[in-house]
Amino acid sequence: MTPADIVETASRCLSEIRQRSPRVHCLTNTVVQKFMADGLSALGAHPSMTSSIDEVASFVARTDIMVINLGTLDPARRESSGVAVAEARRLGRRWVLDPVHCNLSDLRLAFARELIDAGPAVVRGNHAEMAAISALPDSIVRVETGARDTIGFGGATIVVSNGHPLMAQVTGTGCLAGGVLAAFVAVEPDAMKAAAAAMTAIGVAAELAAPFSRGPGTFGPALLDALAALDADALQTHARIDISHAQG
Ligand SMILES: Nc1ncnc2c1ncn2[C@@H]1O[C@H](COP(=O)(O)OP(=O)(O)OP(=O)(O)O)[C@@H](O)[C@H]1O
Ligand SMILES: Cc1ncsc1CCO
Ligand SMILES: [Mg+2]
Repeated sequence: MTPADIVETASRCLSEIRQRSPRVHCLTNTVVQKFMADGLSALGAHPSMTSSIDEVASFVARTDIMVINLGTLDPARRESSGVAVAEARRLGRRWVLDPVHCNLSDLRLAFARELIDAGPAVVRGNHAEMAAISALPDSIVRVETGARDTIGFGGATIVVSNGHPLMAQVTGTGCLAGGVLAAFVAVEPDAMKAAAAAMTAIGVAAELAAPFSRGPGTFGPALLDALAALDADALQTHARIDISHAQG
């Protein structure tokens, strides 16, 4: 695997998402539902957001991929997440976990660990969240975001240096990154390549968006515009990717 492979994967995933419009079910927090849904739509995917326990299994059965985001976890969402994961497992569907704020609550960290035991394809979090999670089973791709995004799986590490500091000033860019990641996993069987490609895509989109914004308030909408306009040329020109393999 080379950086050029990741750029090629990102371009291919982008056109497949636009052609196939994969359904991405987001069992997510109440803070970023709109931003996440808008970002997925801008990308070309088809989001759905219900967390109702009576319906979540039906939604999972009719979507291509699911992301579970623990941002505003409450007893109802916890129960719905369990039902959703059980259905995803029954159907052999892949899903992504975003363990938001698991570093701030023992209860949430314990629940995140329960979900990890149920086998998400990818876990994405910021530095503090991934530090609380610590090691993951070998079968799960680990994505730690920040000024640089680090994607780890099976002794290989991919570092994506794209992105813009304004991303840290808009709530929910990480949650949206988790959603974008899920859309890429929906169209690319290799979850590590999909994850690296997705982080490159949102990072390059952010770099293209920044010159069109005056600060955090205008950066959010500019990021949506840039996700919709993103193309293979921009990925090729701006991607900054490094790959390393563990020795031995
Ligand atoms: N200083 C930075 N420079 C460049 N990109 C950044 C920077 N900080 C964050 N990002 C990018 O912003 C996105 C969100 O990452 P971050 O780690 O801030 O998520 P988060 O803390 O989970 O965010 P949130 O909880 O608000 O959704 C990622 O795509 C990451 O690459
Ligand atoms: C700020 C915040 N609080 C719960 S969820 C959320 C959105 C980003 O993580
Ligand atoms: Mg987050």
